Amino acid sequence: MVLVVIVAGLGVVTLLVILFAPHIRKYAAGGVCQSSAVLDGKTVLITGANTGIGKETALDMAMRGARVIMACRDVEKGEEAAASIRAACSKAQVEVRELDLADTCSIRAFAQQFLRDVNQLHILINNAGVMMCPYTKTIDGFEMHIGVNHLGHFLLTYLLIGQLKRSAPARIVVLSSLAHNFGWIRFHDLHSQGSYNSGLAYCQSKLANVLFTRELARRLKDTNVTVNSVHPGTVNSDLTRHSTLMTIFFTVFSMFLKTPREGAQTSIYCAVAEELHSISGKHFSDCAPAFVAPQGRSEETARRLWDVSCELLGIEWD
Ligand SMILES: NC(=O)c1ccc[n+]([C@@H]2O[C@H](COP(=O)([O-])OP(=O)(O)OC[C@H]3O[C@@H](n4cnc5c(N)ncnc54)[C@H](O)[C@@H]3O)[C@@H](O)[C@H]2O)c1
Repeated sequence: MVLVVIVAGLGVVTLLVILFAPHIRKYAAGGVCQSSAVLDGKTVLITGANTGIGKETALDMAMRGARVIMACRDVEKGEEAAASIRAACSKAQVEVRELDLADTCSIRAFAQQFLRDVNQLHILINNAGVMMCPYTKTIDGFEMHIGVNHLGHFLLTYLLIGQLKRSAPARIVVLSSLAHNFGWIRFHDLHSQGSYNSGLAYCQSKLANVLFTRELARRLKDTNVTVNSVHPGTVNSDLTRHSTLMTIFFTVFSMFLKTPREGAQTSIYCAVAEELHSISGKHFSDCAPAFVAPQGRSEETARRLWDVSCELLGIEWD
């Protein structure tokens, strides 16, 4: 009897999903960037642009006429992605450069070369990220999530901020996540040496992205360089590669998830939408302002995180 009820229940659920599939897909897809902004003569730098949301963002920027620099850890994979972008858009000006955000020497070398070869930078998209990896450290001894997702991008932005100011109006887009709601900054154990939970480490790094965005926006006031953070939605990408459970979840519920192209829409919106030209320090999702958890609105935490980040990276950034 119980078995019959379970089978009948599953049958009804399957039927409902099939019936409502188009509506579910439409809802999952979320907002679309409506801007027709042209980026001829503009330079865009995207980290982690060889896959997922970053690759789709790179394609969109290239189609708008921008010179797109794809900063990738794996140059070979980056070149494959660049080739597929060129195949989709014959006028695409895309180039791949090596950048490992888990290594401050690589970040410094990348920035040095970039500043030598590229005169202007109009849009910086801090897109790269890792999620739920086993406990590992970056070359410099930072826990991987906080090291790559926050500190790596913090240093990169610091090294390129002069170029962005000289190229203004310019924009910075920081890929955060809804997951920031579940994070808190563990100043007493930022690198999870005492205890480690990969989910919480990810959430902490995404909260750090939101706090960095707010504090940077405050410091960039009147420079004509704006910065906003983004939750791209729940996107069917390779981000879950370190977690079998999450990979299974994402596979089973793929119909309810965004494609990478749909997931790229809010990054694109924050990078080009005309109505955002003076908006800074905000958080967006589905191409609209989004909720920020109280811990993401704390000016005190943002300033403290800024100081701690500078100290860890050995830089002075006023
Ligand atoms: N997929 C989602 O559901 C989701 C949800 C919320 C936020 N995000 C955020 O969106 C961003 C893009 O994620 P995605 O879904 O496209 O995932 P993805 O795994 O497809 O892309 C991540 C990119 O980051 C790069 N990367 C990782 N470590 C790096 C390092 N040390 N140096 C340089 N590059 C490195 C990867 O090579 C890859 O190109 C991430 O910051 C992620 O946290 C994704």
